[in-house]
Amino acid sequence: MKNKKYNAETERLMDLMINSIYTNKEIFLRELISNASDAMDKMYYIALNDDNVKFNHEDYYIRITPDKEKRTITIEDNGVGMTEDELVENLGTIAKSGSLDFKKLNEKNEEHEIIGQFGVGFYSAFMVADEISVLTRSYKEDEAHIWKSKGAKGYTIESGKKDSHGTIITLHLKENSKDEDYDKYLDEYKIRELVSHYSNYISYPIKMEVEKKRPAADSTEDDPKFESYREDDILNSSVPMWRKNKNELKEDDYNNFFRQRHFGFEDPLAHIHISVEGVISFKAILYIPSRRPFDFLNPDRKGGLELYSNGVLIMEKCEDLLPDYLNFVKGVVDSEDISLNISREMLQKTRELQLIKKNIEKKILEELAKILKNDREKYAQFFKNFGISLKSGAYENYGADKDKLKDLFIYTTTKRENITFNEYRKDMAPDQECIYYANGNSIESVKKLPQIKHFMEENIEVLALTDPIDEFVIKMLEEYDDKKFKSISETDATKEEDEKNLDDYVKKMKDILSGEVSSIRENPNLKDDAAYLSSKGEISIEMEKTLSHMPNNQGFKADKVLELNPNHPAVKKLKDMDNDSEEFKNYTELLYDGARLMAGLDIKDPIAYARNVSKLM
Ligand SMILES: Nc1ncnc2c1ncn2[C@@H]1O[C@H](COP(=O)(O)OP(=O)(O)OP(=O)(O)O)[C@@H](O)[C@H]1O
Repeated sequence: MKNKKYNAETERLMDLMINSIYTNKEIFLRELISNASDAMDKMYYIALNDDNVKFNHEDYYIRITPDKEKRTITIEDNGVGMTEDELVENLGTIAKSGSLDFKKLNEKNEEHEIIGQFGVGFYSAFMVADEISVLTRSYKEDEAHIWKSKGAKGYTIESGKKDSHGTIITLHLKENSKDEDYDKYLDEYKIRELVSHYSNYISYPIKMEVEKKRPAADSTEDDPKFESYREDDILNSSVPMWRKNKNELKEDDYNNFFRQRHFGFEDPLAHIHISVEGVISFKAILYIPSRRPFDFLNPDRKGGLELYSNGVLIMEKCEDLLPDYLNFVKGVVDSEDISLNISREMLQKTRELQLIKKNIEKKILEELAKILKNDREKYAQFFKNFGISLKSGAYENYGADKDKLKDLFIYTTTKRENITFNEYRKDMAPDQECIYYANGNSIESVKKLPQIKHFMEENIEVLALTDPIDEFVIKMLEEYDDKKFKSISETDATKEEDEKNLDDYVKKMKDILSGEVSSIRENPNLKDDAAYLSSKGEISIEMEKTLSHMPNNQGFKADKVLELNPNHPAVKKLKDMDNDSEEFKNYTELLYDGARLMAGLDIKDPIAYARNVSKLM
């Protein structure tokens, strides 16, 4: 037996490795399975150039065997195995990846992708084991070797016996402590869970012998009896859906995959299957869900896509693959071209990642445009759920993405439902100067706005903005196809009365309401109501309301204009009153408070308002 010590640096490095690189102990199984898969892939590459080596994919497998009594778990493969020199090279030297060297020497091939590259994954097993032994026989020789180590101090190598090439790695689990239960890794269900979570798409079967029950030979309907027997189960699915050809897959396959991956309970609204080869290669299956997740509006909700590299799960929720405004999209992305960090728990934010993200964004927006064009009802369902995300996309980052999103918005108008800006614009009368919009909680409340009647009579279509974010988006867009957006509640500065020409009664009202409104004017377009509040300038009344609910509310106020209907009896009466009387003051305040209420704003003194109304009655 040969005793070998790691040198001092290696010893320290190993300690760092075992205790600091990984945040999650359970990834040890992923690492050992990936090594086993690499060892079998190597056989494939070798067979390409060596006629003496035959490779038949069906003959290769990985076997996991837990032993509860001995407290060991073994991972076996029938891959290339290692010679004594290779054992020293690969397992005796940290950060030496035999797999990376191998990959450099051999050409890439679509179906066989070697995973290892850093030369550290193997040592992650020391997070759960205090002793590891590796029995291995290289395909090149008949002799087998046993490598054993208890961690940082060193390792031994001795000869062993093994009938065929391959490697059997046995982990002697650490003693349970009050912080960690290592026995769980011996549990059938835990092993199943870990394999299906991290290594489901390894292209070789991962087998485990499990206990099953079947009716016994002497079992009858009246006296059912069962006997136990042991049989191999395959724990992984082998071929990832996204590697299959689109033509082989049916709608049902995509829907089943959506449910299997726990993306949602109901069938998704749409799926997108992407396969890109080029500067960067990746495959993806993405879904637009048909429902909002229950925590959709929770600001701490983590979206993101599942990220695989060569079929091994790297991240469950990778947010860097989607722009924020698409973070409702679910699905998986698999790429061999992404730069992983050493623990495979994180990604380097590289150009490759940016390229995948851009590509995914483009594909999703194209799919949405397609649904919008071909199936308006389906799109309306999507927009009801996730329109708010697209809207925030147009608004955030100083409107950087607004142009790619503006044609995906749909609105209800005073004339029709679910129309795009483009459709509104096309149907505008040639002399209509602006695209008009109005705010309200619903289309019904928009239709009740005092100034809407005028637009209805003139047959001018008005967009109903019913989401608080809508007006912010419209302000960000400013215009669509050369036509400015304009609120029907925005006072036209040019039409505003010159201060000097104001009637005396209006001047007096301005004094009474000083600090509340910046101007008062008569507006004959108001049909049924006596008074109405509009605004001028950047901040509308709707925005004032929305901003007042924000956590960092800085007290933004709209510049308010009180519009009076000169044909309304109440205004006529006010005109005839003595401007200096108490009654005139009361009437003015009543009209103003009424206008505030109609605009959905609070009034300062509800008690005084109610008393005033009662007095009048
Ligand atoms: N089951 C195995 N069969 C044959 N060789 C193996 C096996 N497991 C490990 N090796 C060899 O040991 C080397 C080191 O393995 P280790 O898991 O530490 O790193 P890696 O897989 O190369 O890289 P990474 O850290 O990225 O996983 C591998 O590159 C490979 O050459």
